[in-house]
Amino acid sequence: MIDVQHLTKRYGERTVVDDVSFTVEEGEVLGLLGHNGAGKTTTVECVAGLRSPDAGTVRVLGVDPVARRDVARLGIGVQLQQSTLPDRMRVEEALRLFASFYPCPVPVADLLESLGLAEHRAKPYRVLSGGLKQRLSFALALVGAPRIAVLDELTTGLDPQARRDVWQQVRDVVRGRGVAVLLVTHFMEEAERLCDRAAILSAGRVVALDTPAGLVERAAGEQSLRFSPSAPLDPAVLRALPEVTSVTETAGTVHVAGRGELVHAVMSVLAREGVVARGLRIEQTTLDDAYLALTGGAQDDRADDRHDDREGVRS
Ligand SMILES: Nc1ncnc2c1ncn2[C@@H]1O[C@H](COP(=O)(O)OP(=O)(O)OP(=O)(O)O)[C@@H](O)[C@H]1O
Repeated sequence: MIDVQHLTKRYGERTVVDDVSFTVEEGEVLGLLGHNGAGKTTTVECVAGLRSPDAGTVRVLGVDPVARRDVARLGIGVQLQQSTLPDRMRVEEALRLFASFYPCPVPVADLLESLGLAEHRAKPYRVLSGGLKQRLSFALALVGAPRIAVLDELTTGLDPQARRDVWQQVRDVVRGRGVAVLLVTHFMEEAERLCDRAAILSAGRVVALDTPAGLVERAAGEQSLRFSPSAPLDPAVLRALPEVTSVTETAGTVHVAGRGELVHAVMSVLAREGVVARGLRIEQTTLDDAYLALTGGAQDDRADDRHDDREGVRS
């Protein structure tokens, strides 16, 4: 459904998307993760046909979305970060207007119902809460019954419950209609719960692309244990284990980091030494840790130097 190969995009001298490749299949949700300024929005704008690549190729539904605006416009539902509507336009009115642009739109009444907008149908845009605006912009992205949905920070600004509701709606759309979703997110939990695979972008490059579990595993390697030994313990006996990479002790708590069968190895030594591990905690690597490890914790937007010379980007 989406095939991006060696995509490169420059603004002036600066390369902000650098040799990026990925694909998204029917019924798949691919996440794009990365720090501010990593190049996520520029990438999805190229996929949506709103920007032309400087190098590489983008194919959606088998065609170049810039050259074939007609295919891209009908086949891709786009929800961009900064979309807005006229203040006085009402929810249902906006949906009916957008539906009129497409040959086979989703029935507006169904969308209002399934996205929980029915009771807000008569409200003008200006009085909608942030959550309702997000839901409406998601509905507008779907009204044309697209085969691909490009969603840029769909749940930013939503409270935890509203975020979960929107996740469920994305799942329903993916399951129900086999839509391919390209999702930009800053939320690791969102990536973990919603994405089949996620690409981590750093300074315009894909530094990892895998399932959320695969990303964790790849960065992980390291696990750690914390406990208070019931009797004095010589850290050297733990350091001698091949699984252990470091042993530190703070205020009576021992922290052991390492790889492989770390828990088993440490527990065997403790048993041999006759020491009980009180208050034992085993810390698993999370997607957050993986993200920081894979991006080196760096910030991409070193300077706040975004010039607003966007090429007529529409939402
Ligand atoms: N029209 C533009 N002209 C010049 N530079 C731009 C333009 N649009 C974006 N940039 C710069 O390109 C880099 C990548 O921006 P982009 O919006 O793609 O990143 P992002 O990963 O989506 O960031 P965020 O998470 O903050 O939305 C940033 O440094 C940004 O300042």
